Amino acid sequence: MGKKPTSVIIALTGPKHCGKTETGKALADLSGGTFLDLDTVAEELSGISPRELYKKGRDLFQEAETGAVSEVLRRASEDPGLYIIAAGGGIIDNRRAFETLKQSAVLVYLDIIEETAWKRIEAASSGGLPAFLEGAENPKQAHGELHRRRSGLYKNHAEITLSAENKDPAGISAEIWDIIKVRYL
Ligand SMILES: Nc1ncnc2c1ncn2[C@@H]1O[C@H](COP(=O)(O)OP(=O)(O)O)[C@@H](O)[C@H]1O
Ligand SMILES: O=C(O)C1=C[C@@H](OP(=O)(O)O)[C@@H](O)[C@H](O)C1
Ligand SMILES: [Mg+2]
Repeated sequence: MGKKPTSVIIALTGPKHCGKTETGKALADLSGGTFLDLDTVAEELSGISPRELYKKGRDLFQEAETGAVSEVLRRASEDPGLYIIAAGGGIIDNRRAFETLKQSAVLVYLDIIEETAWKRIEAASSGGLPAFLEGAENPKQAHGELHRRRSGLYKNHAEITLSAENKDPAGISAEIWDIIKVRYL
């Protein structure tokens, strides 16, 4: 009897706006893998957008995020193949979700400097600041502290670290794919 095939799960991690979602889509196009964004899956499961969920309370958001990780792993187990997962920038602060993801996925950390992330947040700020910065006395400073702390943790946990600075998502995904092909497939 042959061994049951198992999925290869690649999870893109890093702080908000390092490009996890865009790079994940590009990597799925390049590799033929299935793309799943944890924020999208959390919204599918809860019926509420991550932003609205976060506004109702961080605990509620994290519960939905943990549910999304379980759901993604369930799908990957039922239908073996290559999966590209984009995590949310705050998953490192959701211990249960992060540990569960780490047990099953190859963690890739996309590294950008805080100034780049902040510029992207400002560029998108017509819809308001991200929920986790709303109410901060100095949002730029609060963002910088969060970005630096989370970046250090993501880097420590990742199997692959890549600079995502001054590169487009297609270029970053090509670099990731070159490593994945050799090491994990
Ligand atoms: N490599 C990149 N270069 C320039 N802009 C990018 C890049 N990746 C993402 N962006 C832009 O940054 C913003 C956040 O991207 P997104 O992929 O949603 O990041 P994340 O999922 O990490 O929060 C979007 O406006 C997106 O178009
Ligand atoms: O940094 C964070 O705390 C969050 C980042 C968001 O995802 P992206 O990093 O994909 O924007 C989303 O999960 C939620 O708003 C919380
Ligand atoms: Mg995203």
